[in-house]
Amino acid sequence: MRLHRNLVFGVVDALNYIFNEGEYADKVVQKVLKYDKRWGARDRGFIAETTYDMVRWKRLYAEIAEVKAPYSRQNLFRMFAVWAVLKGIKLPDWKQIEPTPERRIKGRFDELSQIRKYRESVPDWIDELAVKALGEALWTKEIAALNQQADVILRVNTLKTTKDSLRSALSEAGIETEYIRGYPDALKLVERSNVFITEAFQNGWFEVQDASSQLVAPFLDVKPGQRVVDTCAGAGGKSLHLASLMENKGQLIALDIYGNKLKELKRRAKRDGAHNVETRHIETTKVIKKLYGTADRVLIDAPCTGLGVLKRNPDAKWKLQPEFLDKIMVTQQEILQDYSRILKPGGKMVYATCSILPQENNLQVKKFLSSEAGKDFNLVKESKIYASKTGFDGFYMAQLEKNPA
Ligand SMILES: C[S@@+](CC[C@H](N)C(=O)[O-])C[C@H]1O[C@@H](n2cnc3c(N)ncnc32)[C@H](O)[C@@H]1O
Repeated sequence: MRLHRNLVFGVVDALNYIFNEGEYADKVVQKVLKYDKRWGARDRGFIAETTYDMVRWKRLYAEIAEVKAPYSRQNLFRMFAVWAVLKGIKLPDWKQIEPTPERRIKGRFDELSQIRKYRESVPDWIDELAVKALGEALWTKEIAALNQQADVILRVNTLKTTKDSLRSALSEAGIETEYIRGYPDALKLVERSNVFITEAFQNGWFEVQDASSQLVAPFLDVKPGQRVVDTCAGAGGKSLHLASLMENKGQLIALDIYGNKLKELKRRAKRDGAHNVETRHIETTKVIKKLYGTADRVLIDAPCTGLGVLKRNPDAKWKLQPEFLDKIMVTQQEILQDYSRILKPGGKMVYATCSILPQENNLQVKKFLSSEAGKDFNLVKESKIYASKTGFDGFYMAQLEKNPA
């Protein structure tokens, strides 16, 4: 592979925004990709994937390059040189790239690869916390799996089409997909590609949604005609899935504390032909109180650390702080205590997170069940989904049932 100067400069710019200015990787990549309209799909792919790769392996590369934050441009080029050498790419003869002894880079790599926190590029505090929470063996496997780039998975929108029709339409557009056993609505892209520009996407025939995330809506056991409340709906990944499982019959109320996310949900629902979705912005506690005792099904897709989705969001390793975990655990319990009251007697509720930490997952459910608010609830089933077992995101979900009146 030959390195192109403009593209490498784009990556270094992106890393500067992400590492030094605290900006979010996805937003930064979008911004840098706008630099040059002439860049083609392969150029764009290089910038996006190299930037994400370097975010993912930041600690390891910085350690090998012997540079410390905040990183000067020269330091970022040194880290880039480490990336290139480890990928087996010949370093170009540019003034920004210092003569780098490849043998030294490879030697440092072998040495540091003996130590998990360097090999897997993870902050000390997360490594220590996860060993305590999951045990050495599981965490070692899990972080290695979470450091692999995520596959692109689609969820067929059964309100508009079937999996086979979608597969043929995409194939005609030059995009090959395969089925994944155990995930009835999922198609996996054989090769990465920009699916958002396809006619099938514009027609609302699919959404991009990780395979593990696709297990959450079916776990709620919704039936057409029910009244379902998705309490932390965000931009609606799971709401749209629920709507399709409900076959557009009944009522789906999607809540969130952020109005802009709900706006996006509305836009997606329109494209998907999901007509039974109503959004309600939680501006005051009244919005929740009005719903007490009214729903057959409640989904709590709780805000969390996102430690299960590092494949797609490696940036979280560096942005996450211990104080955030403490704060989010309080929020998760408050949400469980309050939003569980939306359920009717005899109804079912799912509590889910995209985290793999027990303190955000089963321990929250246990605390809820032993509290006054949880005394009428039973745990029906739970599922701890690990990236190391499935190859997809890490997730947790618990189905709870409220005793009949
Ligand atoms: C894991 S995300 C939801 C993702 C979404 N369900 C999906 O499938 O695309 C958690 C959501 O909870 C929202 N949130 C945070 N605190 C909340 C609260 N107290 N009540 C309701 N929603 C909240 C966040 O804005 C965020 O959209």
